[in-house]
Amino acid sequence: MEPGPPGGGRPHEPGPFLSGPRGADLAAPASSLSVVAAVLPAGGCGERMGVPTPKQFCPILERPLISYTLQALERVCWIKDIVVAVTGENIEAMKSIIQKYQHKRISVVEAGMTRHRSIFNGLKALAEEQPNLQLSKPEVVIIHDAVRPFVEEDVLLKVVTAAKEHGAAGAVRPLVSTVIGPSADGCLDHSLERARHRASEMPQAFLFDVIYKAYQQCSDYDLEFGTECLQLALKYCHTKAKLVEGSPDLWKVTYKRDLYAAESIIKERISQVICIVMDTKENKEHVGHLLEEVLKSELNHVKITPGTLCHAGKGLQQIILEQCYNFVCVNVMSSDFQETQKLLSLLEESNLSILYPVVVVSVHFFDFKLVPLSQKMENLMWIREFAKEVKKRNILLYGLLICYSQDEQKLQESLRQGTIIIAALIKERNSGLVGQLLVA
Ligand SMILES: Nc1ccn([C@@H]2O[C@H](COP(=O)(O)OP(=O)(O)OP(=O)(O)O)[C@@H](O)[C@H]2O)c(=O)n1
Ligand SMILES: O=P(O)(O)OC[C@@H](O)[C@@H](O)[C@@H](O)CO
Repeated sequence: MEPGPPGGGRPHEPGPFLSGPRGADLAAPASSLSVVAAVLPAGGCGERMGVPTPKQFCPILERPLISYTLQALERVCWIKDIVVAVTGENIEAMKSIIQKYQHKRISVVEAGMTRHRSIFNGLKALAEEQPNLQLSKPEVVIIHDAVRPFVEEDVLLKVVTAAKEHGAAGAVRPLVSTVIGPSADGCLDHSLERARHRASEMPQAFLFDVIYKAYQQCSDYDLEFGTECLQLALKYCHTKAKLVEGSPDLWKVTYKRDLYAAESIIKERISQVICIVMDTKENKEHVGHLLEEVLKSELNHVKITPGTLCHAGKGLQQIILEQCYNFVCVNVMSSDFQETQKLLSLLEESNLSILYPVVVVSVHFFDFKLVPLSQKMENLMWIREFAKEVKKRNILLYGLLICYSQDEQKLQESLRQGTIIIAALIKERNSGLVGQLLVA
């Protein structure tokens, strides 16, 4: 078993699970002073995904799927330790992911030949004294598939709270298809009444002693062919799990279509806030403010927040801390890219783009009656080299030229077109377009 990343330092011990910063709105019951750990089985080969890379390591926005699941669990401050079970050949890759994405509280164990065996290996790591790894036996253990990235604190708290009372608990969802039982000759033997049955999902939670005892007493057949931890608790510890209604997002990435769906969900979630950066406070009439108004009216489902680069970007640093991944930088200075360059420096100094690609749209207004388009384009060609450079830091830099016109209607049309282009760049995050100059 490997500790978390060297120098990764352990965050302050989250200690017993109380309502943490994120859990503030999920006040845990006063009696729920428990040490909670999580085991993530991640030792599969992803055969149904149909690609050489095991699906837990398949990239979403150039980041492995498992990193999103780790991030989801790390956000829950009352989970003290997270144990990931990966195959021996993937332990180094797993450690690199932990290091690169700065995951904390993660320990890695070797997976088994089946999911149950991988889970059992994770439980053993928690049960045995590992003084050098600071792993301690928890009162409650969460079991969650590493390929279910969309797990929120509320359902984790529900299953843990229910496990403390019942000994075991698991998230369930309504069945989408009816379950049928085939006869030996391949015909319908019976069907289950769909409304009276549920699909068993993850996360699940158990009193540690219950599930550990179940695995210790488990038959080889169950370890080899079983798929349901709740059933082990029932069969070997006579513990009836409490079933907790889960959200639709608890689904497991199994087929390639699930990766596409996961990427779309992630893109949608990180596109909800756009920061428009311009240093035109003293000039309310500046066309940049008109662009801000059009962005607000055309993208009314998105929060448009103003940012300014003056005062060393103090306001921007706060916005960066609040996890905004989309910046529209209106360049008003005479030298074409002064603001964009300042913004990119700020972003490069932050760790914002470690987890998600950050979009920067460098906006330039120009009046082709005053400046020939060819000359303007020539002035802006530096963006290609700059974009190549910042792409290494997971920053996607695009250029947008908006035609300025004294004619109010023409200007509004250009601004609307510019808004459509900005929305598309943010939504798609297409790395193939970085460094390009688009014209509205
Ligand atoms: N020997 C195994 C097999 C599976 N798993 C993990 O159990 C979770 C759910 O299993 P599943 O979706 O079946 O994953 P795979 O077995 O990889 O998929 P497939 O059945 O398509 O090969 C996954 O995170 C998978 O990595 C595991 O830890 N050890
Ligand atoms: O059977 P799979 O390995 O695809 O999935 C494992 C579990 O996620 C699955 O069995 C759930 O129903 C929860 O037990």
